[in-house]
Amino acid sequence: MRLAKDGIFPIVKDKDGHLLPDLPASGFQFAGTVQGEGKLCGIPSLFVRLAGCNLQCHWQTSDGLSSPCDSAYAAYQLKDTRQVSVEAIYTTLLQNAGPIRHIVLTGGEPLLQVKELKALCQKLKSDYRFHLTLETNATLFDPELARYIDLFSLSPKLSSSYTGASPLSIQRLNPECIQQYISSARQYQKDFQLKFVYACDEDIDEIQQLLSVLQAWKNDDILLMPLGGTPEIMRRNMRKTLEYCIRNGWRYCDRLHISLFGDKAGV
Ligand SMILES: Nc1nc2[nH]cc(C(=O)O)c2c(=O)[nH]1
Ligand code: SF4
Ligand SMILES: [Mg+2]
Repeated sequence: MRLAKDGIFPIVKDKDGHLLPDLPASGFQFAGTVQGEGKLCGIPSLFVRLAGCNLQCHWQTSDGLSSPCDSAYAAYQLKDTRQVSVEAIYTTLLQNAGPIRHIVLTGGEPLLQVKELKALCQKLKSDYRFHLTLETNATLFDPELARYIDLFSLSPKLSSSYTGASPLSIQRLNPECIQQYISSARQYQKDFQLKFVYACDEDIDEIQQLLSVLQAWKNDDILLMPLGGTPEIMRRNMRKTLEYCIRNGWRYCDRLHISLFGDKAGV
């Protein structure tokens, strides 16, 4: 599996249980961080970050600033990625989990490596009762993978997320695919969240438009998160995000890891 430079994080041991030479980016002497976003915010977790993405997000903020994907090094400005076997990822997670039950599969877009991802999830769900969260942009769906996942964290990308000159061939916002996730969650008693990034007022109309064609969601499943790969950009967008949450009945979504650790990779 092709992993981003932060790969499996934060960890202190390798797959054989040997201590790593460097402390994790969290600065702690132990493995784990907390989920920084969404319904499980604050829950101790380990992350696996897959490399590569089928979208190339680059936002334009309401005050005219431009803001790239917060994990561009994992998505499209690929830097220091590495190939790690499913077996090695699995054993590394076991060596570092301790009391941690929550594993978050993120990227990039994890579904680009769906075959290996299914193999990893199958291992994690069979031997050891991990709770799995999948962070995805919801342009791709795989019914077999979906069976292994406990929380679908869907972050559909709105028009403001792409400022490139020519549109990519991929359908950036795919309501049919999003509905497949929601319907699968409903059918198999899984949870899901629709996590939107707020960058400008036009985003709100687009979210409402999308929600009007989706079925089987509740307001509690709709999260709005301020744009902000850095604490400064995030602070600028927080108040408007909060305002739109309260006025629409949606859930405010923090980026707790950015407040706790700053905009570092691997936390
Ligand atoms: N602590 C922590 N929480 C997160 N929630 C979503 C993350 C992501 O980058 O996908 C993330 C991350 O990178 N770190
Ligand atoms: S979909 Fe997510 S990971 Fe991919 S470029 Fe956009 S923000 Fe980055
Ligand atoms: Mg992120």
